Amino acid sequence: MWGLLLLVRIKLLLACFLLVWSGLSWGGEGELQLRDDKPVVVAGEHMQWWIDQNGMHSIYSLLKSESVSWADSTAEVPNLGYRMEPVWFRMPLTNGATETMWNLVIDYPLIRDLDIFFVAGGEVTEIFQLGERFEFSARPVLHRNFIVPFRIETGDNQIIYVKMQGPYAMQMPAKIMNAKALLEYEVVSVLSHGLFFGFVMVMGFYNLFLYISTRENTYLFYVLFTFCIGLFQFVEQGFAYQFLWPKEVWWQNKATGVLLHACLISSFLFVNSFLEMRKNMQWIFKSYSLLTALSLLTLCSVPFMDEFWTIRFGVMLVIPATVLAVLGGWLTWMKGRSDARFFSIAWFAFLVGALLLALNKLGWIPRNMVTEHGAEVGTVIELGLLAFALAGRIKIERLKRQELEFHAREMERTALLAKEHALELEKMNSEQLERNVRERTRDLHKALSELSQMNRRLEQLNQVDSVTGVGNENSFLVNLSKEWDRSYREGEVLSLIVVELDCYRDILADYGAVASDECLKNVASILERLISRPADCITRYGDKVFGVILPGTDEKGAQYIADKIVAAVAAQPFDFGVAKVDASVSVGVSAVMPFRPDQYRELLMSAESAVYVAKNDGGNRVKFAAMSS
Ligand SMILES: Nc1nc2c(ncn2[C@@H]2O[C@H](COP(=O)(O)OP(=O)(O)OP(=O)(O)O)[C@@H](O)[C@H]2O)c(=O)[nH]1
Repeated sequence: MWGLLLLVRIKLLLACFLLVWSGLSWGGEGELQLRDDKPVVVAGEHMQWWIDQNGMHSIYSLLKSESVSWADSTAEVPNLGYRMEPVWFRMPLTNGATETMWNLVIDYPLIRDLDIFFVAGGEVTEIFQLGERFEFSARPVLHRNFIVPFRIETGDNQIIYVKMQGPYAMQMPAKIMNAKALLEYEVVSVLSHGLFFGFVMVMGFYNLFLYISTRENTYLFYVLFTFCIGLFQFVEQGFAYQFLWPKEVWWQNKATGVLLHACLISSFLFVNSFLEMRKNMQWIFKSYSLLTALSLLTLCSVPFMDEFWTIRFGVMLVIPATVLAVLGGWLTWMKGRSDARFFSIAWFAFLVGALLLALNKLGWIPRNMVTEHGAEVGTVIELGLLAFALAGRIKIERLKRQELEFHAREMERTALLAKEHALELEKMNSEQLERNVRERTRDLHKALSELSQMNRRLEQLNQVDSVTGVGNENSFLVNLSKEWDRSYREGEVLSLIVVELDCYRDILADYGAVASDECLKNVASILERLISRPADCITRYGDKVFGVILPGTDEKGAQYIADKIVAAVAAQPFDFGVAKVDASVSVGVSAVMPFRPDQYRELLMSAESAVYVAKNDGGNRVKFAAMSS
């Protein structure tokens, strides 16, 4: 398949070359005859040329010289390639027409030094000094090509001498035509050029907008390349000097070389970006980079180097660079990238056009329509096909991106599911944890409440006498201190009754601890029965001693109660089954209006001293001890 395609290409190439060489067989036809029926005469067929090796001759020395050996032109356009020496052309002409105003048209805008001499009867009759060494406005006709109108009477003879020098190829595409023919020729020429530059502009701007919307660098490089090559052709065809910089003589002489190298550098950027050469084809990348570096170097030396060399280097570099682009495209295509097909064909078309132009300018093949405008046709085909290739590439990129996006979405979905799963697990764990914490907290609260209940019970136990159930010694002292301070603050009277069981030792000795305890319980219950105010406090604070705190009760009241206690105990013998014992108590009473805080012990000592007296007096009685304040 590929072999067949290659064969087709080779055949196409051969066909092109046959077409190119078909214009070779122009023989010298001697003197040029102007005729009414032939408004356009191609002058090349009637020309002779001579190279002034030393550059010493002027038109006058040339006319006198016998030694100059003129060579007949063998082509429609005499083509001597690149040379630095001046080249002279001459053509004898006879006017056999009635028309006397004719135009010498040199269809080649790039001539730096162009001197035209009209000679009649061995005398110079008219001189025109033209070329890019002068501003555009210096031309006799303001046209991109060199046009010189001249008068020749019917039947007259003249010889036109043309001296040409400069950095460009030495070619003389001269024609002689009358005004009508010139107008017709111009219409066709401008239309074809307009179509070409219109196409280049459309491709350039269209792809520039595509770049702005896609931000794809390859588009940018394509646009750069398109504008470089468009501008290069604009200069080549003489439009740039006419419309863009008609006064810039220096720049006009440099522009061809500069733009040639700019085309090469921008083509490198575009080809590298499109084929990703650096990644895929190292050796092509390196070779292309070398050519580009040489081009850059030449470009940098433009201000110091003669245009002749800048252009020659450019022509020599463009051909291998284009071959590399074709090769790179073809290899990429072979590797399976379908968009590289248009790319390699496009560059091949350009290569053919550029080769024809380069060989034409080097003087290796004749200059004719095909070799002169092949590059423009190649450029049109190339730019069109490259736009196709770019579209294909963008399509492939878009498909790749869509595929990647799909994968990314899939991965995102999987990640989302995994995250949801993890969140569920986390939720389950936290719920379990919360449950555990709640359970533990409940257990803790339960334990704490049990603990506080136990503490309360312990406290109670600590305050209660285990035998009688009334308050114990702790509770007695705490309450006495508390009531003392409260009575002191409120200015109330406080009474204390101390009750001692008289026969406690005897009962313990005779009947044992159980009996003595029962006896104490009996006294306690009598006390509880007789003393009933809420603020009263009954305690057992010694083995056989009870203390009764009576807040807000005066001496009389306390005495009254004490008497009732003594009487009640005496009136109720203690019966514990096997025996009946008459029990009695000694009671000491003391009452006071507390005069300073923290002195409750004095009240206690006072009451106890009264008990002591009551006991010494035989017991079963009440004694009062007044407390000194
Ligand atoms: N602190 C206290 N004092 C009492 C109690 N019973 C009698 N008294 C004192 O003894 C005084 C004479 O008592 P009662 O004859 O029974 O007269 P009372 O005013 O009815 O006494 P209460 O029954 O306590 O209201 C009272 O004014 C009190 O000072 C008692 O239970 N506690």
